[in-house]
Amino acid sequence: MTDLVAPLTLTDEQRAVVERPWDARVLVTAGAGTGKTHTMVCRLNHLVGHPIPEEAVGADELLVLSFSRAAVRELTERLRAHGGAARTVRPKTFDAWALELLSGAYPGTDWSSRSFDDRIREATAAVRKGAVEVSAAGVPAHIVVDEAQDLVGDRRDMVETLIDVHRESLGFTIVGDDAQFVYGFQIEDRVQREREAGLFFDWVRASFDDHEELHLTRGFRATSTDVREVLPFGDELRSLPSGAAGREAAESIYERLRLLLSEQGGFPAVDDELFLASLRATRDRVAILTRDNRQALKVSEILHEHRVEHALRRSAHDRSVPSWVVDLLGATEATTLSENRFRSVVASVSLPEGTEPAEVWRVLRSVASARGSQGLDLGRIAPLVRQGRFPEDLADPVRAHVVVSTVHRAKGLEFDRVIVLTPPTVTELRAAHPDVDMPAEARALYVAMTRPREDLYHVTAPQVRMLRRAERGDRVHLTGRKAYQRFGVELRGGDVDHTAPFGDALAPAVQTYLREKVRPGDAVELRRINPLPAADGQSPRYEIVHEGRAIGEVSEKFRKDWYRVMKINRIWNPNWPKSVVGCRIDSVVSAAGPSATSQAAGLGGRGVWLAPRVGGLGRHVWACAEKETE
Ligand SMILES: Nc1ncnc2c1ncn2[C@@H]1O[C@H](COP(=O)(O)OP(=O)(O)OP(=O)(O)O)[C@@H](O)[C@H]1O
Repeated sequence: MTDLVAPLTLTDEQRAVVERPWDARVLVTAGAGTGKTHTMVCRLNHLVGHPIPEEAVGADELLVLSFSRAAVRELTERLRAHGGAARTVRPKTFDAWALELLSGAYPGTDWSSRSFDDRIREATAAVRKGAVEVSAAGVPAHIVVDEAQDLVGDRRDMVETLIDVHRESLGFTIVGDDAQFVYGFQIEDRVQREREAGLFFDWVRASFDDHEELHLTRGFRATSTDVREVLPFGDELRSLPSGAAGREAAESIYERLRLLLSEQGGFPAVDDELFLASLRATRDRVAILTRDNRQALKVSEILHEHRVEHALRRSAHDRSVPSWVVDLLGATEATTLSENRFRSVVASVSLPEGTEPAEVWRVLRSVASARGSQGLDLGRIAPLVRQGRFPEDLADPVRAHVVVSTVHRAKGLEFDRVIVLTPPTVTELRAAHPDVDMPAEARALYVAMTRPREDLYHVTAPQVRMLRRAERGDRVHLTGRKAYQRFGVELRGGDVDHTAPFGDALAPAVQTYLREKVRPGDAVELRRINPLPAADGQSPRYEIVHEGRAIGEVSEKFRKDWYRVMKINRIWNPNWPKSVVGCRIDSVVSAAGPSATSQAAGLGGRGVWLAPRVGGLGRHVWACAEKETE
């Protein structure tokens, strides 16, 4: 991220946004790479650090919301890097904010078991009933909404309600780019989806006569002329007409973007030696961007086979808590820590590069302060982990040079070089999906091609015909020529049982092994413990085995999802493989439960322990005698 070292200079257009007073209602539309994130960092610094005290807003009076964890992370890192007055502002995803609000308003309810959409709807109802006024954070003075183009459906309703209920006292800065509206698929109904594009902006325009519209037009990201040629397509995408004319125009944009991409440097295949060698040697940040999760899984598998170190970006909802949380809680017996004591305790914990002790203190204090003192209440941390409320800005940063990601998961991010999987032609798209959403395809390609700072390449997409998505749930699995064949299954966050430490009496030894021996990218296998299904509608139980040693067990969620993949029809009796190979360690993370659970496992009473996270595309292995038969 060059931005981390570049001085924060502003264009006149950017300055106009930055210097609006805190009670202004500002709508900023801007193309990709025109400095929306950059401008937001400066705006927040300006609001918090305003030299006239009456014009300044406290960092805790700002509410900064964005759609994806990736965008929140990017914004957080830039705020911290520039060390301005707003470095303590903590941007949140819409989902994290909703959960925080609900947990404060209804502390007795277990919100972690409810779906994301459910929680958003409940949070909207809570906002209407005045939950924000009585929340610990209180009513914000100014709200910043990033990636506003993707604010649709229930999330749009929630933010509109929040702004509407507090309209008398609130300023806002809403930033977005209609050309990058790529999360429309959240709305299943096609007609409704088309209608949703731009609806939030229209609501703001109609609801606030005093709103101001500002634009950023100068592109900063792309340094090469070729990449700069992509930007004008944003204007075309922003002005797409609705209906058939819009679909036709999108088709033309898509084909021209394809052509432009094909004129950039290209590689014949992901397993091409030259391609692999350049990835292994790179010191820059490189992204391989895929259209969907199946391609991302396949590319990652090929890179692993050829020993190219890389990170596979997780889904927006896939959260995890870094392993150092277990070490921190295990490093002291104290329940409350003063800042000085915290500093000496944290010195014995190895924090990942880029995670500063002072930052950890500040963020943890903001969610787990000791009542009536300036200290940190360590007893409040395990419940936060358990309820999925551990602050996402303390998640481990992605440090790999090479990142494999779907376009959606890379939105809002930038890389030195970007390699896009060669997109299919319109004819090929139509052959594969007769009702293809052409505006969505064109916007996704535009987002992909506007991610690089320096170079843009293409590589032939690997074959994923045999990778299908389960009809119920969206679990990717490997099929064969015959519809009933099942050769493999996708593993992802939430597939390892985190409800108790693994290993019964051996749990302490497993913890040491996880800490010392298990690393991201290591191969693991799922090994069947017992041939009988664990319960109705579930697969049998499987252990996770790392270099011959069991380090965990699959979760109930995985067993249920896998059963749905394997249960081809009502009368079909699934045959369960002896093992599943080819999965990889994603990371070792902190898990939490009641303190009695960790106590019973001999791990102390903190209620936290280490657990692996597993990902990738697993392949079924049958013992000869039980080969899958009809
Ligand atoms: N005024 C400026 N001077 C120098 N560099 C700038 C300026 N504004 C933005 N940049 C740089 O341009 C790049 C793109 O900016 P930024 O990521 O903020 O754009 P964005 O509009 O948020 O992009 P996207 O729409 O793709 O998410 C960054 O590297 C940023 O540092």
